Amino acid sequence: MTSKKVQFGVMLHGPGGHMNAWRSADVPSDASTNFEHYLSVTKRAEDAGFSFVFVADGLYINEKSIPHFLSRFEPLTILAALAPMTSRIGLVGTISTSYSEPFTIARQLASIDKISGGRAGWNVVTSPLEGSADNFSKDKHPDHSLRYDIAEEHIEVVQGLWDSWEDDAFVRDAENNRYFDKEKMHELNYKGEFFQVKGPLNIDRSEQGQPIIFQAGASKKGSAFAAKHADAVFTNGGTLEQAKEAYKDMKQKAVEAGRGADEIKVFPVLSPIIGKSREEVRERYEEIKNLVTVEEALAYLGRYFDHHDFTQYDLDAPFPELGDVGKNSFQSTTDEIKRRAKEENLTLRETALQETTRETPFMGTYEEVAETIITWIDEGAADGFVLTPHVLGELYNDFLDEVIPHLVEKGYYDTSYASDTLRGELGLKFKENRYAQKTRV
Ligand SMILES: Cc1cc2nc3c(=O)[nH]c(=O)nc-3n(C[C@H](O)[C@H](O)[C@H](O)COP(=O)(O)O)c2cc1C
Repeated sequence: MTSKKVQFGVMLHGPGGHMNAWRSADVPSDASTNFEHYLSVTKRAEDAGFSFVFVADGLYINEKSIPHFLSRFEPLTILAALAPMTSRIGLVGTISTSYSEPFTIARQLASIDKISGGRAGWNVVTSPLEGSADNFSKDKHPDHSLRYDIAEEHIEVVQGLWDSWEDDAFVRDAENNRYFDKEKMHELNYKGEFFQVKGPLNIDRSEQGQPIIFQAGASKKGSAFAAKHADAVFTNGGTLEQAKEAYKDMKQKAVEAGRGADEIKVFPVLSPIIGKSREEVRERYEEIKNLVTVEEALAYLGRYFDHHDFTQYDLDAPFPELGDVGKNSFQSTTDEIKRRAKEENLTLRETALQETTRETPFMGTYEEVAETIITWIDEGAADGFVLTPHVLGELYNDFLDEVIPHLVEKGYYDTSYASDTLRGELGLKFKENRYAQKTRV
């Protein structure tokens, strides 16, 4: 078990989580394709004992996309590049089950897992944007529910392939000319509605058995999927009360799915706005907020609703009635935006601007934010956080230099690593090979 009471990952998001982070003076404006920047953010996280870096992704862009999404690294490629440059930190990448072949994904992730000595993770997403279909020679983007049905089979195949070889299958006995033990090689022979895959996979397992599974969907189907398959979930967080509710719900669903509550870790997003004093915090918040124009904020909001055109509405009228718009895209996120706008009586302008730079509970002096983190851990709202600074420059450095030491002092954080593998670091068990387990029974 890891000795950290709170675990951190950092979102490797080019210049940062804010849509216009690239305009900030403290990051290179080409950060999303700047390897030195990725490496420096990762190295700092590793020095601080962070459990993992997390690379998000999307498969469709247009002129209204977030600027730094227009040219960014493919997740597994950047993780493969970071693997030999690091030695302890986990490497988690986003890959879509709607637009990939399980055999290819199983192979790529297993390769990163072996190159890194058991530090790989997969953030399983189903791709919210309809335009993705046009980039993958498909007539139609599968709808929200169908996407999760496909994901269900996809992950079964990938995890099945990952067990193709028992851990001691490769004997490589040169003297007797025996490379492997045939009894320990397993074909999958999967025949589903969407995938038919024979196997075996042409790479064996790593020090952690299998890469860990992350998931970020929060709709009914999304959270049921996570409860069944995920080792860790990435959530939107919200208020302390909302996070506690989501945490309890996820653990309960995991138990209902026949797993232990501890087998699934919950990581809300944490976008800190911090400073020495409350005045500095306010100033920094205003600075970040002013990185966008209202037109840009409308485009940002629109992306969640599959690039819905919000310029057609009156900016200062109440947030428009949208019916089902958004349901087939980022469903849980758009449901939440609609709910909040209604509940707080927000105009379209207010909603759009808030979305780009939301005020969160993690806004305050260094000490205040460290105390908020402690409260979230103590009250059962999180097992850890995916740190997603609006800008991966000063704000990030200040978090590491000022907030982390406070957590260490309070006994909530340890900058050393508990294990060489990502599973071990997260307090998760080695993933036994399904066939080896059967042999032992
Ligand atoms: C915190 C968070 C991070 C996400 N990151 C990604 C991402 O990097 N790429 C992606 O395609 N979808 C991402 N998603 C979208 C989800 O994977 C999912 O497709 C979407 O939310 C719709 O599913 P849902 O309605 O079940 O939530 C993210 C969602 C959340 C809540």
